[in-house]
Order: sequence, then structure tokens, then C-alpha cells
Amino acid sequence: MNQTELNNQKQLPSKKERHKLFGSVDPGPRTKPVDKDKMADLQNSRKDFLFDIDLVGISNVKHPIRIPSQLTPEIQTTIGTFTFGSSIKKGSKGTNMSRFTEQLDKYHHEGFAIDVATLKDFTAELAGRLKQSDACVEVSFPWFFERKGPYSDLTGMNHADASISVNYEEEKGYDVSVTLTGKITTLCPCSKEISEYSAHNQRGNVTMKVKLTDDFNEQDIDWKAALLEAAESNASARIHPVLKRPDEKMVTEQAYENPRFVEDIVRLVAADLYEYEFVESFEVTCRNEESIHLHDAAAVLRYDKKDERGE
Ligand SMILES: Nc1nc2c(ncn2[C@@H]2O[C@H](COP(=O)(O)OP(=O)(O)OP(=O)(O)O)[C@@H](O)[C@H]2O)c(=O)[nH]1
Repeated sequence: MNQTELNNQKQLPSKKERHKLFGSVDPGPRTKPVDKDKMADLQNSRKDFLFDIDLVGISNVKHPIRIPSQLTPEIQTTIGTFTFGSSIKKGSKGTNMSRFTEQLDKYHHEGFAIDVATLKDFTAELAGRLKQSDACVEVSFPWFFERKGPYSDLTGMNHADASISVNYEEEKGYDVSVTLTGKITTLCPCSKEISEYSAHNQRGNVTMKVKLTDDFNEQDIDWKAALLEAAESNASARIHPVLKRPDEKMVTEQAYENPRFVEDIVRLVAADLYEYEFVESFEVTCRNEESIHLHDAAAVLRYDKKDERGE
């Protein structure tokens, strides 16, 4: 740097002076206690606050998580988005929100793995920590799985959106639901039937929300892989990250040989979920991003196995 450049350099005020320049002021007199024991505790005020609250807690909590998977990669770290909550009675003003993230941090330091058994323990412990008789936890995350080209066997990574929701009530126990949205190819049966050649096809989004049976054991079944298989094995074709020409020819012909409406998809997926012993009830949605329209085609099917048992 030469002398002229040095002379032209700005002489900035100190950081403290700069903050004052932009409006910061000295702290005013402090009159309220800083010791936790002496602070007002509004949340724990007891009075008749008119109504019970069904759910209060925190949502949209982002946190690193570990996911076990029976498909490759078997251990994955990703970002989970959590919701935590519980009910409160009308005699209580508020919940203690810091306790949710306090417990999340405790589990994180113990190597928090996002599986059904661990989330059940988490939810019951949370109810105890909140001094409530119920608590709930929901976590959503992207789940990755390796996929091979059908001819070349070349690998790449696909993903599906997954979530686990656990409700715990001291009297009733646990209620666990899992959800997976997998993507598929569908080829329109109507278009195939009426056209001299070709048929339009689209990307379908299959969402399966499943209530698990009480005896579900994740050591035996990876629910994520099972739900993905229910969606993909009933599609016109699966979706692949890497396709060489021989692969592309295979998936194109396979789709033509297996045309599906959204109605066909929800019914076929429902049949597989019906056969899965770990499924108590389910809702299947198929939403096709139509390639010949700007709108989507959609179908929803709900089924509860308890109804056929007359429960
Ligand atoms: N109940 C309630 N708390 C809020 C709300 N908005 C912010 N807070 C939280 O209040 C929390 C602090 O309250 P508590 O968790 O009860 O803290 P504490 O009393 O020191 O904690 P404990 O010793 O566990 O009882 C902060 O984490 C804020 O996030 C709100 O709308 N309702």
C-alpha cells in the first residue's frame, strides 16, 4: 500500500461508538430480579383460565437427526423438523416451553436415533417433564435410499418424505402414525386405449398415512421401506436417478405394459397396506402432476381394519 492509499484509508470510530452512532443507548436502571428463583413465573400461575387447551407446544423446530434404515445407506444423518406439545388444563396459565428443547438436547447428546421405540420413550418422558398426563411429538425428514438402474445396475440416490407422529396418554398408552410420500411414474390407461400410438404419463405422488399396530417392532420391519415398496411396486414404473439407454427403454416399456389411473394406484396400494400385518388403518392419496394439464389428478382412500372386526 503506498502513501496516497494510506492517507485515503477511513479512520473508523470504535465498534461501541459506531453502535451509538446508529442509535444504541446505555442500559437503563435494572429493577427486576435476575435470579431464576426470584423471577415471576407466569406460566405456572394457577387460576381459572376458562378453557382447557388441547395442544400447546413448539413447532417448526429444526434439528440434526440420525435415521436407521434397512435400505442403503443404513445410517443417515439429516435435518428433522419437530413439533412438540401436550394438553393443559384450565387451571394452568401456560406450558413450560423451554422443557421441549431441553429434552431434545438431552436425547441429542445420547445419540438420538429417530425410530418408533425411541420416540415412544421420548414422548412419555416429555409428559413427565411437563407434569402433564399426555404429550405428543411429530418429526418430518427426508429419507434417502439407493436405487439401481434396472439394466445397468448403476446406482444413485432417491429420497422420500417421511414422518413419525407419537401421541402418549397416561391412561390409554401410545398412538403411533407414520407417513411416507414416494414418487412414481404413471401412464394413463385412457390415453393408451384411445391413441394409435403413445400414451401420456406423469409423476405421481403417493402419500400413505398409516396407524401402526401396538405390537409393531421396527427391528423386524422398516416401515419406510415397506411403504415405499407398496407405492412403487404398484406404479406404472419406478423413478430412477441414473438411467442409461437400455434402462430407459426398460422403464418406458414397463410403464406402457402397466397403465394406471390415480384410482388404480390408491386401490392397489390399499391392497398391499391391507396385507401388511403392522398396519392398523391407513389413508392413501395419489396426486398425479398431469403432463397434459396444468392441474393435478387426485384420489384418496381410507380404511380401518378395526371396522371389519366390528371394534
Ligand atoms: N407458555 C408460553 N411460553 C412462551 C411463549 N412464548 C415464549 N415462551 C417461552 O417461555 C420460555 C421460558 O419459560 P419456561 O420454559 O417456563 O422457563 P422456566 O420456568 O425457567 O423453566 P422450568 O424451570 O423448567 O419451569 C422460553 O423458552 C420462551 O420460549 C408462549 O406463548 N407461551
